[in-house]
Formats: sequence, C-alpha cells, structure tokens
Amino acid sequence: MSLMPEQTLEQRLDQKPGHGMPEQMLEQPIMDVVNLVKEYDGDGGGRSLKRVAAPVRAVADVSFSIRRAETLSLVGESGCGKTTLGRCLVRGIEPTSGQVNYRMEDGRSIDFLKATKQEYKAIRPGIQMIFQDPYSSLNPRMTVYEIISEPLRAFGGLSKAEIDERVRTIAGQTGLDPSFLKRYPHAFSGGQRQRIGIARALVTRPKVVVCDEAVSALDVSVQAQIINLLKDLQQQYEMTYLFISHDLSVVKHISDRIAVMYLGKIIELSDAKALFRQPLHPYTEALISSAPRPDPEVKKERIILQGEVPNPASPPSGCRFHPRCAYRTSLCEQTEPELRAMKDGRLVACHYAEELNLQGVSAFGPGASLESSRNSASVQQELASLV
Ligand SMILES: Nc1ncnc2c1ncn2[C@@H]1O[C@H](COP(=O)(O)OP(=O)(O)OP(=O)(O)O)[C@@H](O)[C@H]1O
Repeated sequence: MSLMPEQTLEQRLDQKPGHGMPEQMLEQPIMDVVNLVKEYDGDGGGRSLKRVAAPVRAVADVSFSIRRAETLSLVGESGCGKTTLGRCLVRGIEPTSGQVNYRMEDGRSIDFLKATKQEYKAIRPGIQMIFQDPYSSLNPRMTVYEIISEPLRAFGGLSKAEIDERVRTIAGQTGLDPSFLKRYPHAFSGGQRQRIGIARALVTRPKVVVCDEAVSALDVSVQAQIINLLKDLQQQYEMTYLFISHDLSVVKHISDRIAVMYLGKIIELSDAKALFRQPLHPYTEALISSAPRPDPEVKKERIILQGEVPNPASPPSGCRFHPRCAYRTSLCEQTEPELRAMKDGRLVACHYAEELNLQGVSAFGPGASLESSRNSASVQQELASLV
C-alpha cells in the first residue's frame, strides 16, 4: 500500500471503506458480560513497592454485550482496567466473580468462566488476544513458524499437514513472506512482528479477538497498515473485535460502538459516531476534547481534567468521576449513578446526562466550539439548584 508521507492517520484510514456487516448480524450479541469483577490483592501485584491493604478492584461490576461481527472499542486513561477486563474475557486471568456468556454457533450460550473441560476446549480457540508490545509478546527462541503454529498445537485436533496449511494461509493473509517462517522474531521490524502476533492470534480462526493496544507501539504509517489489515481480516472471517486503546483518534475509525471506562467501571457505551458528535458523560467529553486533532487551525478550547486518577483501591464516594467533574453536585458526591439506557439506547452513568449539553467533534476537524456551550460553572450552579 503506498501512503503519502504527509497524510494523517485519519486520512490514511479513510482510504478504505469501513467494514459493512449486515445489520441483523451486528445486532446479535456473541458475548454477554454480566457483573464482572476482578480484584487484585492490595500489594500492587509487584507493580508497587508500597504495601496497600485494600484490594484493587480493577474491574468493578461491569456488564455489557458484544455484538456479533462488530468492533467494540474500550477506551479510558491508563490504569482504568481495560487490559484486566480484556484478559478476563479470554481467561488469561480468572475474574473474581461474574459471567462471560459466550454464544456458540448453534445458539447455545455458555458461561465461559464455568465451562466444563470439553466446553472450554470448544470455546477457547474461538477467543484470542493480540497484545500491545510486538517486541515482548513473541518468544525470541521460537521461529516464526513455531510461534504461529503454537496455538494449533496446544489446542490439538489437527494433523501436521493441516497445521502447515493453516500457518501458510494465515502468514500469506497477514502479509508475511513464506521465507520469514524459518526466521526468529528479532530479525523483524515492529510492524512485521505485529503481523506475526496477528497471524498467531488468528490461526485458530477465532470468532472474538481482543486487541489490546494492538497498534500503540507502532509508527503512525505502520499503525494505518496494521489497522487496515485487521479490518480486512475482520470482513473476511466475520470476526468480532474488542479493541482496547487509549487513543481516540485510532478508535474513531474502526469502531461500531465505543465503551468508555473510568476507574473499573463502564461510564458510557454508545454508537461511535453519536459518542463523538455528542458525548453523554463529562469524562467522555474531556477525553474527546483532549484528543489530538489534525487541523491546527481548529481553535477549540480543551477541557483539562482536574487532578489525578484516584486510587482504585479506595475509589471516591458516589460517582467515581465526581472529584474531577466540572458539573458535579452534592448528589454526585453521595450517590453512584447506574449505567442506564437513554431514549436512543445509548448507555450512560451520569445523573445529569439529560440536562448536560456536552460538546463533541464532527470529524476531529472543525468541531463545535466549546465557547458556544454553556460554561461549566453556570451548568454547575443550575444543577445545584435542581437537587
Ligand atoms: N497483577 C496485578 N496486581 C495488582 N494490581 C494490578 C495488577 N494488574 C493491574 N493492576 C492494577 O489494576 C488497575 C487496572 O490496571 P489495567 O492494567 O487493567 O488498566 P489499563 O486501563 O489497561 O491501563 P494500562 O493501559 O496502563 O495498562 C490498575 O490500578 C493497576 O495498577
């Protein structure tokens, strides 16, 4: 693919049409996540030298559905629980409680977390993960062939010739030359290593793929190639993606829907276009406002989030976002808002979603000006008088 060097990522992605799954397929959930909780012991899992007594609720009672063949993106700041949630879905780590109901091809729904050995064997190859760091996620002592074929060998059931056929097919589809298969990962660039990681994840022909910051470590031009590759493969195999990213400018172009996470909770889940056009949660508004936009001429006031992300071991009372929210009232300090459906079916966890008229962007290009919106202090006063 030839790319003009001065093109933005947005323009590059727009060169290919988005995937166009039939409407009725998009509507079918392939996974229902119900009341999922993941707590870590309070020692930071070796990440922190300080011993913290309280457990860290990295995923704090999360429920949502993933529709068949859609791309659902999961966004939020570092530490909000995206990776933990993604890894729970593939059982890379065991959740503390909850359900991950996986819908089989025959229509049966099975809780993957309580699957029998036989059910696990049937479901697990169908749910795969692509990792962020192509440098550390590949075993340096294995050849590319061994790396890609490993899941097939682990799950069993295929002859040597069938494995060989699958490996060569997926290598070709991910743009890997057959001569690469004999070589070791250190011989490759970041983009090529990510292609190896993708080939490894897709060799089992999964139905659901969790892409965890799959392009974050790559240059912008390589990001566009990898995203286009993922989109092409999604169309070909009718796969469902849960695309984890902190980068809204990437997510915007691949998502059917977007879930926004804050401190272990989903606080908004919307159709992607609607979310960018008019966010419903003040945190989403701030994330959109702070995302990079390609056109330096666009004068738009950025919303600077106040303060740090609170410690997930002792989340704030009421709405977890309230200490950083410009629109907060005493209700927000006391009562945690449920994730609830609005009239149009969008989900939001904010007491004032109906009243706030939050600002989005039309296309990361000229966006609605924040100056034209009600300023946060006046909204705050108005809302205070309501409670
Ligand atoms: N193994 C672990 N033991 C203890 N705490 C953990 C462990 N892994 C993650 N955490 C904590 O759980 C919370 C969520 O982390 P997680 O990595 O899931 O977030 P994230 O949104 O994916 O962030 P990032 O993009 O930085 O990876 C953080 O407070 C993190 O410190």
